[in-house]
Amino acid sequence: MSESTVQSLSVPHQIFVGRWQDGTSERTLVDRNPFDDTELARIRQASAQDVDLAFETAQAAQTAWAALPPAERSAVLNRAADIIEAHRGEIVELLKTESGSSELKANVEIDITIGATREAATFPTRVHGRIAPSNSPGKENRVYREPVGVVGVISPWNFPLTLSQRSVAPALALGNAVVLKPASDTPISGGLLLARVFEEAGLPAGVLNVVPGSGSEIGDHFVEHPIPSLISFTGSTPVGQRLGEIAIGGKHMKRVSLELGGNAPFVVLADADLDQAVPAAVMAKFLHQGQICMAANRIIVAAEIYDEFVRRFTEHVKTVRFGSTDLGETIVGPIINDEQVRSLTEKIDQALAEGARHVVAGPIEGRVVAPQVFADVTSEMELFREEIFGPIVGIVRAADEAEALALANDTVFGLSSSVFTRDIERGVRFARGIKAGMTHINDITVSDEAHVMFGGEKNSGLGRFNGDWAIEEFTTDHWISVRSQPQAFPF
Ligand SMILES: NC(=O)C1=CN([C@@H]2O[C@H](COP(=O)(O)OP(=O)(O)OC[C@H]3O[C@@H](n4cnc5c(N)ncnc54)[C@H](OP(=O)(O)O)[C@@H]3O)[C@@H](O)[C@H]2O)C=CC1
Ligand SMILES: O=C(O)c1ccc(O)c(O)c1
Repeated sequence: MSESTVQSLSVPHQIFVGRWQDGTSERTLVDRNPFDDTELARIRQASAQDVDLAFETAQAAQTAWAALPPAERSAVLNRAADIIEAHRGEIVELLKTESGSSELKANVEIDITIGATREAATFPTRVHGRIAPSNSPGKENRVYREPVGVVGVISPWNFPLTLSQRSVAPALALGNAVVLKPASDTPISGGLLLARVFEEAGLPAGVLNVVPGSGSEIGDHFVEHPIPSLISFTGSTPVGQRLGEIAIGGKHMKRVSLELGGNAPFVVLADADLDQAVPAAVMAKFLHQGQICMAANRIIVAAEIYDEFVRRFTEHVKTVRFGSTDLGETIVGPIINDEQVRSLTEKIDQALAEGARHVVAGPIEGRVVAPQVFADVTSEMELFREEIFGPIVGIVRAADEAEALALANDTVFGLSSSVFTRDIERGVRFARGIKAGMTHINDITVSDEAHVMFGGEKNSGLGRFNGDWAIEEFTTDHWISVRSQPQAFPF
């Protein structure tokens, strides 16, 4: 059996259903480095039968796991965080080779992942029921907050470790069992690595199961399965909407938590400090080559400072290093796959056809798309309306603050956003006018703190992650009334 060496962790290239074993799909997943197609692993994928076994295994393990003292569940989560920290170097290398992450992004991802794991470790003792009085004499109302049972997690390839762990860790901490399907572009960093980390951390067998497999082959079966009570999905809006239809309209209704696409406005008001706004815009756009749902997708700048901003922004973008992430100074690494590269070259062609001014036109070599900047972008252009998910950005002129807000809200998405101004209260007023889940004043659109809510409005999804919001998401209430005295019934 082949395996990846994350030092002593040695991650087998197999599915993990109570134990390491080969999947039974006809398909073998060839896991490759997106920069140069170097083969990283060959993994027999999970079949629908493997998905059944995974959910049955999780269901069988969940009751005993939930019954453990909270301190024991916390200890497993904290040991998992310790193990991730202890293997930081190897995991950075894995994120670089499997997902095209830069050194910077890989370390940011590991920091966020460890933060989410340690936050989840506090959850077992933060779950509280309620006792409510009753209007019926001799009766007491108790509300117990319980694990939902078995949680299905489906995650994407851009922050594969974080976007699996921010569902898996809370679900486990709160007494649930989990079946995780990682993205096919990142089966190890998005799933098998976590199976190995939690195995090493002492999580009882069967509580976490990982089934790498094609969304097109096992996705529907996974979502419509009778055992999971909740599907926690992070990915594109079209897939999330279809998943929601199946989860709600299928034979076995279940909760869904959907973290979907974004079209984040990065707004620069006339009184903004450009020494801050310019570098922030560059990072919010080009970190992980823009493959972040929170990435700045449109830069909206007050007319008074538009030309100055364009000049300084393009000057700064030209210093951004792109290429192989083997080089520590690289910020823009390879795009994850050929399909995404095609989507990006089409967006560049469309922007040119629609009359946008191409002020930074970097080379495209293999899957490395150098930063591209367009000026004079209008709200009718595709670059304004669609999620880009790549190192391309349009800069839009706003006549005044009112137009800037209207432009910011002119989208079907509502995930993250930023506004730059020297007047904080003006920034708060503006932020409260933005129809989004998250707005950052004088900061980048890419932000995630494990104890603060995370989530979107409109077509960016349903539900919230992190902190108390995750406790709500991964548990459910059960009202149990207790009658201690006999009563007379009217008939
Ligand atoms: N809101 C957020 O936090 C995030 C949103 N995204 C969004 O996701 C997109 C990029 O990620 P990407 O992975 O390509 O998104 P996809 O939606 O294509 O895939 C996300 C996950 O869903 C799986 N999947 C695909 N089809 C189905 C199906 N029919 N049923 C069940 N699961 C399925 C994929 O499996 P497989 O890999 O096998 O196809 C993958 O594991 C971008 O549009 C971005 O906006 C990305 C990251 C975070
Ligand atoms: O959706 C994303 O791309 C994304 C990336 C990193 C995070 O920490 C996160 O919460 C979401």
